[in-house]
Amino acid sequence: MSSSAFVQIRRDLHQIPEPGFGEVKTQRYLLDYLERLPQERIQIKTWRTGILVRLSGTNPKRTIAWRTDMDGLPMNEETTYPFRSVHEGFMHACGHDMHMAIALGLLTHFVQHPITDDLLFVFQPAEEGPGGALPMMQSEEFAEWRPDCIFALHIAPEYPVGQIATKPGILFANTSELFIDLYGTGGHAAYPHKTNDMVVAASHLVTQLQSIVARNIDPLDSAVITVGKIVGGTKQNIIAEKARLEGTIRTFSMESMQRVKSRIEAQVKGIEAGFECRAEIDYGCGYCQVFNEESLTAAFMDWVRVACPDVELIQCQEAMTGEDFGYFLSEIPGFLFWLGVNTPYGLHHSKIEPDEGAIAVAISLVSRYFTWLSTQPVEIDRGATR
Ligand SMILES: CC(=O)N[C@@H](CCC[C@H](N)C(=O)O)C(=O)O
Repeated sequence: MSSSAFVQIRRDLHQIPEPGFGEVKTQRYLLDYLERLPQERIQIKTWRTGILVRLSGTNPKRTIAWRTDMDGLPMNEETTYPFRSVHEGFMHACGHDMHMAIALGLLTHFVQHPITDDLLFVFQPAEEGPGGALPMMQSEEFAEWRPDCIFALHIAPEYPVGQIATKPGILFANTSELFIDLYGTGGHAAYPHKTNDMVVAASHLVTQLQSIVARNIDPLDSAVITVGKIVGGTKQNIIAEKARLEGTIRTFSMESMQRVKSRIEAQVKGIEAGFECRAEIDYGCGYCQVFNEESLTAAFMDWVRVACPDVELIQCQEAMTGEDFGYFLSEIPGFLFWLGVNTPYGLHHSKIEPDEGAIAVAISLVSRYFTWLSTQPVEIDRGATR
């Protein structure tokens, strides 16, 4: 199949973004495609809204896995595309449509050009939350086909098409969601002394939270606290009895994650005392860091430099993004790399339009890498993951 077929697949998937564990139409679309492929060497299993596809090799010594995520984000799309999302309030703004099209392109390539090793394609739901990687990895379905190594990519708006970036070791941060509910006493806008205004309390808290990164974390370490959503109040002349902050915490070390959480808890206690209100904190879902297995990543980087003159490899710095692919890497050697898609809008932006030329780049690069990897001796050190 030509790469334009996978561009069309990406566009089809772009139109039907769905929330984590709600990827019902996406799963159906993928299964329909998979069922149309020659079936001789394919086995397919579903797990919740995810899919596992095993392709048997010609003389397997190991199983090499490729993972894609599947879910969209709850946001309104503002691209110029004629194939915009038809699911109002949802958008593929993190490239998972591109990731899935690339995974199908790879799978199709290996159906047509078998290699010696077995391949496992992991279509994983709920990367944006609540996290599909950990429960999928712990499932019986995955255990039965557990791979020896696992790889993934993520689109990178800031790099041109033809460039990829990665590094051995830590690539993405530890994450924790953050939800804080504030409960006070509402009332008439003209009688503030008879109320505990949760809009004012929430505003103080959002501002105070910023001091944690500035004043409680070693400046040579890194941490992020982002409050991405505030909900509070019902009308402009009613003092709000409730407010809710929704955010996320990012750190490179688990010690810093604990430190940030304990400072948040102290500040929230202060808000309770200062505003005579009650607060509840919920940390939602948390992901472990993406730690690229060092020797496999270094060998991949050397291989790209020597064998792929068409691809420009950058050794990048770690980023504060999160990815539940980190759970796979905590047990199975592998790595993730950034794929350049050249767009001025960042991930999670309502106007992001990744350059679809990157789909062919990724299929070509990863298919050559897996073909080469399957010719290499099996010397994957399971103890080398963190
Ligand atoms: C690649 C990417 O953008 N991943 C998300 C993961 C979100 C995890 C969780 N829902 C959270 O917000 O903490 C990211 O925001 O980095």
